[in-house]
Amino acid sequence: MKEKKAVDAILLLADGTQWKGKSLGCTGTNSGELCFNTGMTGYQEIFTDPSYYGQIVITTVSHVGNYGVLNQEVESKQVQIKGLVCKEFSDFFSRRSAEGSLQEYFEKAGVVGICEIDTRELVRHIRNKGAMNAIISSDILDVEVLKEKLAATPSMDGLELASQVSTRDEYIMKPDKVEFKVAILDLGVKRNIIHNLVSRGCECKVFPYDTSFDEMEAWGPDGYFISNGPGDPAATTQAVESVNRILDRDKPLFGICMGHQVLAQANGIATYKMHNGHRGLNHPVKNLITGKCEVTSQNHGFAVDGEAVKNNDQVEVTHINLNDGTIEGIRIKGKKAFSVQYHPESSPGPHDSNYLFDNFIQLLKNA
Ligand SMILES: NC(=O)CC[C@H](N)C(=O)O
Repeated sequence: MKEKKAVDAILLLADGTQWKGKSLGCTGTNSGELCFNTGMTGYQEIFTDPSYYGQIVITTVSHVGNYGVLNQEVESKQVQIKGLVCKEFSDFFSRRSAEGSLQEYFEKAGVVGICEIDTRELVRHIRNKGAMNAIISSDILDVEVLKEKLAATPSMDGLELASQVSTRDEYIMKPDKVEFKVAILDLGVKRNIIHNLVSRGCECKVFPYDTSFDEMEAWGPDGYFISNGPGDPAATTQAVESVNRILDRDKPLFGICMGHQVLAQANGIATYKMHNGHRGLNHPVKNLITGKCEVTSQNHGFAVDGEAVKNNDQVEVTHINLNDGTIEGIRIKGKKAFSVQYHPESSPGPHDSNYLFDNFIQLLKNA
């Protein structure tokens, strides 16, 4: 395998701090919101998750690239991140089934990365100061020029991004034996979510982010799924409108991540930008209905306002984060609608949260 020569690279944060390292992926300059993921594995799933669209990801796991890439381990058709920051980046991969190197994969996708960074120090920095924009460059080393480019990078606050990742055309995914029809509102849906529904007998029709309720309803679905997705949930106004109509008609509804935030908004609950978000594979969540803890996979930088939920008698909290009390799940009283802030399909461990998909199927059966 040919090895690309790493050159000097720089990471500049919006607070002015500079971090020096070596290039990886494309030689160039990219900017975006800087956030960290604490998962020990699953880098390709992270890089292709549309909810990370436009972001620069720091991995706390120190070795990245060492198991290469495999076409089936993707959450969408393309790489969604703008940049990667890590400690050790490897061109070489030692998994026999791998189809290529992460380096080549990033070169094709235009990802500009930086390695040999002290990611423990950098993550502590972000933890203390909060998420912020940053720029990585391996071709412009003049900090003044980078500062200007960084200043022109939009803030995640208020940013509408579903339109950038949603499907343009409707499409259908279905099992051999169809039991239910589910309309998916695609705000940046992950492949695994569709798979979870199809494997439970759902014919899924995936609709673009701005599809109206009437257009989806014309297909005659038994229920609705509101997907995950990038950007500020407060900017996804069309989705909130569609969810309102779904609630009016009391159709079964399940939302994940962005879908959770949209369901909250449709009930008058605001969302806010978190200090640095939850991104990793082992976030502890308490299920308030069963009293059990779940180990969950998360990726969100916004959350629903806990105080507003307390004062809203239509909305019942079903799941809370055990670390910081964030609302991680709700259901709507008297309706067939519920949502969670995390990604149940990939939760490992004894408290498998696939039951959430089963709960949705139950709602479809009873409707
Ligand atoms: N995974 C998601 O759907 C993320 C939702 C939203 N973009 C957030 O950052 O909170």
